[in-house]
Amino acid sequence: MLRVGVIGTGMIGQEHVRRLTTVLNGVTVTAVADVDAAVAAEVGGRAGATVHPAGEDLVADPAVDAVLVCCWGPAHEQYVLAAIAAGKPVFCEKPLAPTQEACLRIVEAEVAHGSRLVQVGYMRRFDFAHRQLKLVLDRGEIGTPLMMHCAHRNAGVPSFYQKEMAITDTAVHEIDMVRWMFGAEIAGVRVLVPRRNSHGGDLQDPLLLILEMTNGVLVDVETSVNIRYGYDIRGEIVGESGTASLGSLSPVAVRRDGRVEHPVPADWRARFLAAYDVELQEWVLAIAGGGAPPGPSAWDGYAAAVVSDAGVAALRTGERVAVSLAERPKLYAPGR
Ligand SMILES: NC(=O)C1=CN([C@@H]2O[C@H](COP(=O)(O)OP(=O)(O)OC[C@H]3O[C@@H](n4cnc5c(N)ncnc54)[C@H](O)[C@@H]3O)[C@@H](O)[C@H]2O)C=CC1
Ligand SMILES: O=C1[C@@H](O)[C@H](O)[C@@H](O)[C@H](O)[C@H]1O
Repeated sequence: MLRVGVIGTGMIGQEHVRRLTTVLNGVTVTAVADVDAAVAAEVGGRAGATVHPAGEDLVADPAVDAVLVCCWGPAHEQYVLAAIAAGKPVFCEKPLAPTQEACLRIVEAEVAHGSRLVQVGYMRRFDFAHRQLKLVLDRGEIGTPLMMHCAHRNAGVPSFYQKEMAITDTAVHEIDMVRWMFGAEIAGVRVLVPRRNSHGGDLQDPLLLILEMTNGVLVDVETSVNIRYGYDIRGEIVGESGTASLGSLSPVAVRRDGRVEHPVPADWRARFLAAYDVELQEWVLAIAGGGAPPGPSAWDGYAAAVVSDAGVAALRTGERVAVSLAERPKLYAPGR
């Protein structure tokens, strides 16, 4: 039984504690921590877990074999570094850290440790629809890929959400997804700014990102974070001899009064419910078996941060911004 400690018991922390304690096999939650002591006590109490006053105490707890970091982004680095220092596997929610410099410090710490401990929570890689889409692409069913059209739509966002977050917090999922989908890096980024959605107040929303991939594929990503009708993730790949797209994910279609209705999920919890289950079950199995984390690495977290930093610069300047990655350490060589 893998004994996991969860740092950060907000929205996704609670979701992950629920799935670790009631859905997944071979795992138990033995400890939680959050700067909000009341929420930590409530979540820890429900899970029968020890509540630590600080994340560092949780990492040091001998009853914690592996750590889940689910707090807000600026605090990810300190806990991921603490877990690496303790030699404990750590699953960190996206983004790995808010800046590429912080991500690189994590990469360097893991390289110094000498084996992989870190996985980043880019769950599209575990989503059935995204995996099927990649299968179609990899089998050559639509020929050589030329372009991909993506949309990432949220019904709404909290009041602290800034326009840069459409890149660093929202489109960062597509940034990771297309690196995985096409097995190529992103070479340059542009950001186009359309007419503003008045439902977002002063927030510049939507945005249109153009990602140029090193294999020549061009990707456009619409971020609309005040779309109101629900949570909608779209993707269509245009190949030389066909197209392939994420299908409708609604399990039930209602036909009545001359209309067909497909319910739209309210938010990411419903849309990616099964993907998070698969993501964490595969992680638990690998870690409990003494293996390497089976998902996106600290290097992937770093690469996504470099692209999202370039996106923020492109938004600020209106120019194309080139992406330049550090040299990839051997620890993250493909196939390792
Ligand atoms: N993979 C995915 O689809 C999603 C990932 N996320 C990511 O998960 C992380 C958390 O997001 P939410 O749960 O939505 O935020 P939230 O605001 O609901 O929860 C964050 C929690 O972190 C706690 N916290 C803040 N600083 C802390 C510190 N220094 N030590 C310990 N706890 C601290 C807060 O008190 C709060 O309870 C973010 O990095 C976010 O980007 C969030 C939603 C979906
Ligand atoms: O990661 C997530 C949030 O943090 C982010 O704010 C949302 O835009 C994404 O859809 C969600 O998956």
